[in-house]
Amino acid sequence: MQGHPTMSKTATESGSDHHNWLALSIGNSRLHWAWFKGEICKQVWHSPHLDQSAGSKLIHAWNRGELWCGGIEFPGPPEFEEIAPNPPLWIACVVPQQLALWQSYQRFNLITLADLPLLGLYPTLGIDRALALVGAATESGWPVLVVDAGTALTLTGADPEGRLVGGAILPGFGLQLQSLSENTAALPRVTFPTSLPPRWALTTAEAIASGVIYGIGSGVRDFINDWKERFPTSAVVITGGGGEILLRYLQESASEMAKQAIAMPNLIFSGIRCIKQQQSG
Ligand SMILES: Nc1ncnc2c1ncn2[C@@H]1O[C@H](COP(=O)(O)OP(=O)(O)OP(=O)(O)O)[C@@H](O)[C@H]1O
Ligand SMILES: CC(C)(CO)[C@@H](O)C(=O)NCCC(=O)O
Ligand SMILES: [K+]
Repeated sequence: MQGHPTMSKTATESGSDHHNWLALSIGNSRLHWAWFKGEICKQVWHSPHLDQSAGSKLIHAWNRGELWCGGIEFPGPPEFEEIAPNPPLWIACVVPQQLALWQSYQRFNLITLADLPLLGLYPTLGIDRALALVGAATESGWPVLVVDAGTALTLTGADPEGRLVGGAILPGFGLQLQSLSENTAALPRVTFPTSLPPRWALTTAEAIASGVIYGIGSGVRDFINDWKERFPTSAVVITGGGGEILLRYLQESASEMAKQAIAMPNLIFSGIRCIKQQQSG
């Protein structure tokens, strides 16, 4: 899949605050960034986790308000010169070891479950899942089900009152492919297919792709069916790097369900923007 498209443009130019700020979602595989001007998301990009030394150099530079990059090889967005130095940084993190680094930035705001307008949360729920719910509800209202096909694939649903109903966590596409190649002698590392493989495959690579895609796909379909029985009016929102292939599976095998599903590639940033607005008054 190509880079993630920029987020759906639901924000308006009406906000008086056109200042730069950054949203950072610290995921298990990598960092997900969004650059905002006021309510407008200008750009979304992804970068590897920073190691301790590169990270602290970068934060020092930012704290001095000097250089955006501080001489670090930082895979920022193409137009990063336009971002004012020292931007406020709003962080959602599911990797505790990565947090200390970013907490040393002066203009750092950590988003926690307590900040979210959701009921019935359990204490260890991932903030990325909770923010995705907030983002999805901002766009589609309650009730809502979010399917996030990231490193882990998660399903997270909330009822008409914005109360968490619950969800499920399973290994995502990449993790399933990786675990097969790493734990067997004969199975190769297959690159992620861009189109659906034949279900009844006659090569090893396609057999692996088939197992993973149809396996994950049919599981997700079953969860969505169950959800729709409980909450017939609910929106179903699909996000994450594996969202595109998942949607392709649904289009082929459950076209009615696919028509009702909404793809929102950068859902978490809608959630972060919503919380920032709420906290900035
Ligand atoms: N070009 C691609 N780059 C990265 N991941 C891809 C790509 N195409 C498909 N994927 C799939 O998308 C998933 C990654 O999704 P996403 O970008 O949402 O999360 P991530 O960055 O890997 O994880 P996290 O957010 O947990 O750090 C992987 O399982 C991978 O198989
Ligand atoms: C499931 C992941 C890894 C998905 O990124 C993250 O949301 C997380 O670490 N969650 C904590 C466990 C939970 O959500 O119940
Ligand atoms: K762990």
